[in-house]
Amino acid sequence: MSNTPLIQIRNLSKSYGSKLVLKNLSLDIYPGQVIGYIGPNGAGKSTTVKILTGLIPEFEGEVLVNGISMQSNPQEIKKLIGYVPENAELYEVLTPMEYLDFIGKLYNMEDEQLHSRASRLLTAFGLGNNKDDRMDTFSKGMRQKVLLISGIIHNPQIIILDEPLSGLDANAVIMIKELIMRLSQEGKTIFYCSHVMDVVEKVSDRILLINKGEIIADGTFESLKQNHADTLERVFAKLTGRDESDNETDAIINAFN
Ligand SMILES: Nc1ncnc2c1ncn2[C@@H]1O[C@H](COP(=O)(O)OP(=O)(O)OP(=O)(O)O)[C@@H](O)[C@H]1O
Repeated sequence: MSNTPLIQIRNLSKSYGSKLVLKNLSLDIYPGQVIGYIGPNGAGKSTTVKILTGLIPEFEGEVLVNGISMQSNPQEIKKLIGYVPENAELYEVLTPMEYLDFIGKLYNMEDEQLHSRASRLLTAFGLGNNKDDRMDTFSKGMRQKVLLISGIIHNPQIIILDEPLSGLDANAVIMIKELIMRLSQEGKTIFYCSHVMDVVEKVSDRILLINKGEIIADGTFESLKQNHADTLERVFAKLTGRDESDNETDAIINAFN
């Protein structure tokens, strides 16, 4: 692993109106790392990701990707990144081939390479027989697979996945886990946001836990286990303040009485 960080985040803060949602974050991410980015609802994960992908241009602090400043040259950075958002709109009247053609052209891919790669990826994801069907007939998981393909089609150096397993069946989840590990072996840097703790535990070589806009844990799963609790779920609960004695479910059931 190289000693030069691929992504450098320095004193990053972000507010929406008067609400401060990222508080002075500083992070170095190295080439080939698989980062599992976890945290409670509303902690600031998607906001971080949207800043890293150039979707939120206004923030305080500095973000450098491959030495390029996000403030001054977001277009150059976007070429290096593949992003699979949490809630993306697919153009459902299109077929997967048409959609991937559209996405690949945004990345200036050449026709021949684009078509052959789109076709091979669709087949690898089990959608070979559906590649010319309109996506409005697709199940949630099939759409999610097309989205995943659209995030890697240009062979980016950095892959950012925001809850990529949503809607996928158990076989597809295994496939994505393996894919993340293979992509990392190929030298890709992966930034993976998820609430699915057992998957994060398995695929990440570094876990970042964000709570209320601050990174409160940063390390391998082994080191988090040693310092806090035996499963990532328990580490999460312990560090984000959910007490085992919390009785939310009682309160929910009592609300009916
Ligand atoms: N466009 C916006 N305008 C105002 N507030 C926002 C906006 N987007 C996010 N927020 C607020 O910023 C905070 C962080 O949101 P963010 O979406 O980054 O959280 P998250 O960690 O991704 O949560 P989840 O796990 O629920 O997806 C939340 O309090 C949210 O209400």
